[in-house]
Amino acid sequence: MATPQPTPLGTATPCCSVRDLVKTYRVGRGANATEVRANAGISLEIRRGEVFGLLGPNGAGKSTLVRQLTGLLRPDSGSVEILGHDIVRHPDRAARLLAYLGQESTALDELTVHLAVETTARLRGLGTADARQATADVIDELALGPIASRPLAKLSGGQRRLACFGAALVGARPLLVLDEPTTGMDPIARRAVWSAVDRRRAADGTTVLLVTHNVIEAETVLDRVAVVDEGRIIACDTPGGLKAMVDGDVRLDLVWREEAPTDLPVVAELSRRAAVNGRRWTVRTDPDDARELVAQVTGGPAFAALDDFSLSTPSLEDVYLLLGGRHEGFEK
Ligand SMILES: Nc1ncnc2c1ncn2[C@@H]1O[C@H](COP(=O)(O)OP(=O)(O)OP(=O)(O)O)[C@@H](O)[C@H]1O
Repeated sequence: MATPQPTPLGTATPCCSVRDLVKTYRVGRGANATEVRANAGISLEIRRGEVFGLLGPNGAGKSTLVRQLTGLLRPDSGSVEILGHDIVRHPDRAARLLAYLGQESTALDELTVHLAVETTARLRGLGTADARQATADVIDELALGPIASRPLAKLSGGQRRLACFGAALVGARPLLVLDEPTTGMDPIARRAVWSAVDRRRAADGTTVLLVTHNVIEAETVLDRVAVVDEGRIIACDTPGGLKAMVDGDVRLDLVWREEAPTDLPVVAELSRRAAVNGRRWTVRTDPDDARELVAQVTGGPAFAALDDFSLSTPSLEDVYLLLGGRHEGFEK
């Protein structure tokens, strides 16, 4: 199965181009049916060879977007072009242009890690000997050897995710679409994932589309990031470019032991300014004001109710909050 020949493209042609994508789910039946507009007109371009991220809270519409890019879900309207191919009209071509690691990968569950990777290689058109070699290489590269003969269903969440990532890598595709690939992984496995991505980028110019909740990961691995909220892209730039929007500010995080003592005037005043996420309160402000707030909170009776506090430079999460996004659903 050969990769389809894309139409001739200039080097400036994007790897992936999305225009005005709209997707509405219908939930329920009859008079009780409701509609959820998961993508409300999304346009973006992913350049060749870049690591492009989609960052946003739960339910923002990221997975819906990538499932349309991968040809698994048909948009209501709009276009998706990958390396010159119209994926809305020809969804069957997506499998030969991209490798997709979805959030749930149950299809391979009954197979051992070794067989899952080798079967994927065969399905992607590699001959027996090549598939065997590609499998051995990926198992070695991701240090999957000790679990290679175990069924995926019997592995821990992180081990399983790494094995599925390994399967996504075989039979190299020009675009890798990874939906939260490192969820549940320990730091060693995470590093193995990013090293493997880097190697493919350097060797083959592989383009990567990454869905993530993890702002630290987003800041370290992405070339550009689109911030998604309620089915729309509310900003798109390099992580540095986005963070420049909140330059000069610092963030103060306060974590209360239990309920915040809002009967204290200083805490009551803070509650009006803070983004509240459970016991964690976040205030973004200028450095002088932040110092003053720290002095007030730590110098009075509120201190006894504090579990932890920190002052830091802003992250992509602060950009997101500045842009009006909701607070829940980010990992740090
Ligand atoms: N199959 C479906 N049927 C109905 N509604 C759906 C379906 N899949 C997703 N949705 C809804 O569409 C919206 C976008 O969901 P989506 O899974 O794309 O978000 P997401 O940004 O990937 O979220 P998460 O970070 O939690 O994975 C949500 O409101 C969700 O409840």
